Amino acid sequence: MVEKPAVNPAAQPLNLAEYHLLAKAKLPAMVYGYYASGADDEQTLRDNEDAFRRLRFRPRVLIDVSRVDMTKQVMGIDLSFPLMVAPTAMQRMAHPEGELATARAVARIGTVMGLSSWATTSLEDVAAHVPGLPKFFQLYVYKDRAITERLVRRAERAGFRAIALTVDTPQLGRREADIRNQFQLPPHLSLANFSDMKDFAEVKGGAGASGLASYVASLIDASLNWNDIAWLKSITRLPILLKGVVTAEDAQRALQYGADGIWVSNHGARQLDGVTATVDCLEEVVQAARGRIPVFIDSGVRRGTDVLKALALGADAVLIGRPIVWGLAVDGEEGVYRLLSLLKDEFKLAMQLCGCQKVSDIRRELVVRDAFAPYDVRQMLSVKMPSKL
Ligand SMILES: Cc1cc2nc3c(=O)[nH]c(=O)nc-3n(C[C@H](O)[C@H](O)[C@H](O)COP(=O)(O)O)c2cc1C
Ligand SMILES: CC(C)CC(=O)C(=O)O
Repeated sequence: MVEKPAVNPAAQPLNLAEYHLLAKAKLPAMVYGYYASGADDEQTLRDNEDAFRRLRFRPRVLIDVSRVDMTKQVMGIDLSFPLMVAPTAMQRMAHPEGELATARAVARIGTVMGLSSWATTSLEDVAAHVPGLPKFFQLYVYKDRAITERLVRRAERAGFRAIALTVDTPQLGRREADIRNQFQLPPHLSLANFSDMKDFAEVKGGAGASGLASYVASLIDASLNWNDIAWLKSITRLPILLKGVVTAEDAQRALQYGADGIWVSNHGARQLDGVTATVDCLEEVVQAARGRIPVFIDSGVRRGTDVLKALALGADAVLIGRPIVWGLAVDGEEGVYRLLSLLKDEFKLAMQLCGCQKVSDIRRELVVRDAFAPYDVRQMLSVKMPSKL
């Protein structure tokens, strides 16, 4: 493998990997460890990115790509390109303006921001400071359902466009960096959606444990199950997206229980280590969803070419998590904006080089899994091809 050249801190980063390196150099070890790490041996963390690399393009040529339309509509929302921002908790640890800086950058680029239940800026403040921003509210279901219901109603009142119910976190994955660092939320910060409830707003570490793991174990409802979708639908008119579905079986259930969208995610490899890379299970979910509801994907998207690959496999849009906190750490709003612009430019170039004039030109036959390419191609095109390619 070719080593990446050392980053010159005076120059603008050229790609997301360079943002990551610069952010690592700036952030305190406890904060970096929390943002960067995956669960256990981080097998899935590596696999999420590797799985994108294993896919190869079959570009088409001699197509006029002097003009390219990257826009995409999802759930009635216009995106300037098919990439949205996944919720990442506690963004003020990366930059003093935290979620507000992200929100401004996301509004400028023209896409959707996911806001975590565990944001360090309240959902009302994000809505008030960046009024035009389309946003999804990520929901963790608390054992205390009255508290959960209040959050959902507040999000609806504040103009959020969907509830993204996280379904892969009955307990927190075992993140060794957080245990080693006895992670706690720095005392000048709080989980701002709970500012009137001290026990819910603080994350305290210590005694050789991650404060996050104990917070989840004591307050988050591990009994959450399919019947709760009906409960959630009874308290809000907002569309419900299920964040963390990775199998066809659960995609079928999502349809059956009335979910409005499926978000293929392994939580950026922070929950179950050893779970399939998301781009490897995307197609089975897409097939099970049968075009009835949108399918989104996150975990491991780092290049414009990754966005193209995910769309070719049937995703309606992709999301990124960690890169946003790297952008924030490097340069606040500007960092996030520039990082999103890089991805947008990369995506445009990838479309041009693949002969796609518009997003609907991105079709299944654009990608192959390299090891099985001849077989895949025959199947996809349903034509007879010589057995030796
Ligand atoms: C630092 C960090 C905080 C996160 N916080 C949340 C959260 O509060 N709620 C949630 O559903 N997912 C959370 N996620 C998962 C992301 O929404 C997303 O699924 C994941 O980061 C995508 O993978 P990527 O980081 O490889 O892009 C978090 C991820 C990271 C890295
Ligand atoms: C549950 C919280 C620790 C936030 C979260 O989802 C994450 O860190 O991955």
